[in-house]
Amino acid sequence: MSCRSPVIVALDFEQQQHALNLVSQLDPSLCRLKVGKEMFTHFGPDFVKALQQRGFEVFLDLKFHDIPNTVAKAVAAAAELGVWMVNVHASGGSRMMQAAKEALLPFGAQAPKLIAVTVLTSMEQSDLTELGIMLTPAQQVQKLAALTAAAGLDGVVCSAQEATLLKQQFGQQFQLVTPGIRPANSAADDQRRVMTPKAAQLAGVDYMVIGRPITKAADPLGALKAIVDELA
Ligand SMILES: O=c1ccn([C@@H]2O[C@H](COP(=O)(O)O)[C@@H](O)[C@H]2O)c(=O)[nH]1
Repeated sequence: MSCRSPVIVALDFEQQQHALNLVSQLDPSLCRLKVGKEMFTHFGPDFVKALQQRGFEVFLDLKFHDIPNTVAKAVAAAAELGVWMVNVHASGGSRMMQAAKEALLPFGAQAPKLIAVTVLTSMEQSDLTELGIMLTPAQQVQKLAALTAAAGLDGVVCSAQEATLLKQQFGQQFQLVTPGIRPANSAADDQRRVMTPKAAQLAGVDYMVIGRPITKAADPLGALKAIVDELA
């Protein structure tokens, strides 16, 4: 049975056992799990399989950004691994995103959702200016989301602050996956474009990626349940 919760818990641990200790406290009906660059580089596909064997759907957050052929092959490898969602960087361009989408066609209904990262939630105006991008974060997100939608991907990674705008522009079917979610009174850490879970839900977000507010909590299951209950 597919998970109905919008919460995706980000597993960012140096030690596999620490991650698995946390996962053993969680419930696949309450959340999905995200494996990113740190844990995949340390522990590889076997770690993803270990999570799947425990009943969790996995978002493989490797943010592929390379030439079209390489990204297409990497996305197909993720599909073979049976992940629920995989992502690329929208700034890799339309041809790269189209190649990624085409690589998933042979997987039919079993293909993972394919989404594209727009502007990292850790970035603010000054970070874009430094890169020579003279648009606001919301404008740059909109621009990259338009390329993503035209390439036929399922949606984007953005901040919840852009959700209302993107749903208006690209419709309800275009999926919004938002890190930078912080319950009230949580530390923002290195995130810059943040929003609370409830505000994100009201803005139309489909999936909320939440790491440290859950994984570093004294009671991770309690922290997850409090968020899920607030969203019910
Ligand atoms: O724009 C982005 C894209 C990905 N992330 C990832 O999400 C989690 C967030 O973790 P927190 O502990 O809740 O900050 C992390 O794995 C990032 O790599 C992101 O934050 N922003």
